[in-house]
Amino acid sequence: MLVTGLEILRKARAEGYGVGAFNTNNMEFTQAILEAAEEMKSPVILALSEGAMKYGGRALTRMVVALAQEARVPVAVHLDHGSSYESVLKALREGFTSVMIDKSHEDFETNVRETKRVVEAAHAVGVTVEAELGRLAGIEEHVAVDEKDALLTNPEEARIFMERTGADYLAVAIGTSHGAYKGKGRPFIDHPRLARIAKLVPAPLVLHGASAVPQELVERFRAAGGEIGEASGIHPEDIKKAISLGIAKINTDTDLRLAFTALVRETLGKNPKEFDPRKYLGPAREAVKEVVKSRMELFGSVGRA
Ligand SMILES: O=C(COP(=O)(O)O)N(O)CCCOP(=O)(O)O
Ligand SMILES: [Zn+2]
Repeated sequence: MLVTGLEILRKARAEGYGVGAFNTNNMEFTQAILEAAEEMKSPVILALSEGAMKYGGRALTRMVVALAQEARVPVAVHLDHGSSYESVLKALREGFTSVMIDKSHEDFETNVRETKRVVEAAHAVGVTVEAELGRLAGIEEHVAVDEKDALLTNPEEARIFMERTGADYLAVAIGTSHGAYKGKGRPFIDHPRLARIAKLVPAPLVLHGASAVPQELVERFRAAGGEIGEASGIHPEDIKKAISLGIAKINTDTDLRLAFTALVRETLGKNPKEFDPRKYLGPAREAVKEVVKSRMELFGSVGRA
């Protein structure tokens, strides 16, 4: 059933588990994520970035909202990294139940003003809002303290920001970054900083750039002909610790992309004569579903629907 992001995340933060926000750009990813959620009896957030909206258009948004309405578990349809008020309005018009306005690259006052404007519009139509404070960027442990501070979320600023904007959940910067290269080896995650933020911000907290980039998946992608450098992601134990400290929404996109693409390459490589898309998109869909199920187990959202 289609619910707001806050309906899912408020319970998750209160009960100490995480809920996956999985990005989708097409039918196969959408089916894989929803089938996994129903099989695991887990709430789930279907996330569409502006790039996904551009790529899939109404064919994607209408399908996602309709399937979310019919789902047997709570599903929120979420705009990921909305860059403007207009972009948020577009998602609201499409029936999204959660929107992110990402003005984390602006100065504090601009971020407050723009976020507040979006909160007013979204709340007026019963939709909940994710905001972001702090810059998502992997940090090496040796990074100078003041430079780290400039990048990562400041706990006291976060408290003031949430009070002034009325946003419903907050994306924090504690050392993760988007994509497959999150830092050399095991990326440094600033859990003490997260604990300080969580003490001052009772709202659900969001972790972007949370993919694990598991080595077995990287190897499978390479073995199927994919080219990828020294990729690394967020260690499962660091995710579990972040959830215990207040993270309720965990964004995963890269792991799904790697799984899907590895299987497409693998299937086509094994069957050079194949040109029926169902024959290589089908196995790729199954691979995405397995990744989503394993992420739900890690987050603790299984059986919480
Ligand atoms: O936090 C994440 C994903 O993190 P991950 O890379 O660790 O999976 N996201 O918000 C996904 C961002 C996807 O944007 P686009 O469609 O423009 O490429
Ligand atoms: Zn993100």
